[in-house]
Amino acid sequence: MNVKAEKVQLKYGKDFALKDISFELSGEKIYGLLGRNGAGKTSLLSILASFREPSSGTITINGEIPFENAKVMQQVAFLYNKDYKEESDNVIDMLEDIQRYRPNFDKNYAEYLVDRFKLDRKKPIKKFSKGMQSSLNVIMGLASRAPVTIFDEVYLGMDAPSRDIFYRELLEDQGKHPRIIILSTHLVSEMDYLFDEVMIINQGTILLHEEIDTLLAKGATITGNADLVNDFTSNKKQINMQELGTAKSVTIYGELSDDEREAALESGLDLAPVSLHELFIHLTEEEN
Ligand SMILES: Nc1ncnc2c1ncn2[C@@H]1O[C@H](COP(=O)(O)OP(=O)(O)OP(=O)(O)O)[C@@H](O)[C@H]1O
Repeated sequence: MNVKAEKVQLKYGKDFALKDISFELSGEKIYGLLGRNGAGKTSLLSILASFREPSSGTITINGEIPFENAKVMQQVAFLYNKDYKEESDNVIDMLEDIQRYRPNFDKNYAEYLVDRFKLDRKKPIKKFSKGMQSSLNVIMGLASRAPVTIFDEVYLGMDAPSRDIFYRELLEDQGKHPRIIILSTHLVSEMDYLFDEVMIINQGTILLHEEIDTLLAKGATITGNADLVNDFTSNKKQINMQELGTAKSVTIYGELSDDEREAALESGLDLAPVSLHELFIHLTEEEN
């Protein structure tokens, strides 16, 4: 499977929600889509899911434009915070319905997940709590086994144990049935271990798209004597700084060679890794 965006723009009236988005997702991996409020995540995902057409540029899935293309859309599952307040069907009716248009849907797996999340099979979905409705979205997304599965902040309202079940089942099922999974989230520190690749979107543009290991290797926090830290970081991209009396701590983003690391340690500086959460905060902060 392959998902490709080329120079995608999306306008709401005169305002650009997406300015110039290009990327390629190839390979059955879990992709984390991170961005601050209003960055454009839902706008981008709703184009991928054919809910909208871009104002300009193209999105293709396996080389085909998904918009109003039934064959492609069968391959894409988009789960988001749907409003179920009118939904009088129960879980079982709902799952039977989905089976009709999801060719890879696994009914037994869906039933297993209903038990795992302890959902009432008879209650109308409109009477479910917000977290239960989110669990239902997770069940539909996982059991559909669509080659492109998109979860747009689908965990909203789910308590910590339920989110943990989601993450465990996601990893286990992805291991058995690999597909392209896109997770948009604000819960960066809680979900970072799930991602193979990360895309950060900021103000309608892609700030970065990297494999998680490459991305994390680019961040480092250098702490020590302020003058030494200044010397070491002066030619680097600095994304955060803290003064600690005569000491200083600077977070940088960029390649550090082995020689540079060695030199830093030899001069008494301390080098610490940076979490995805910190990188996300400082990189999007700086851009603003
Ligand atoms: N239906 C709409 N009409 C007009 N503007 C919209 C509409 N939907 C979104 N926008 C604007 O487009 C921009 C991107 O919004 P979008 O919902 O894609 O962001 P997001 O990254 O999903 O945000 P959040 O994390 O808060 O859900 C924002 O400036 C938002 O105000």
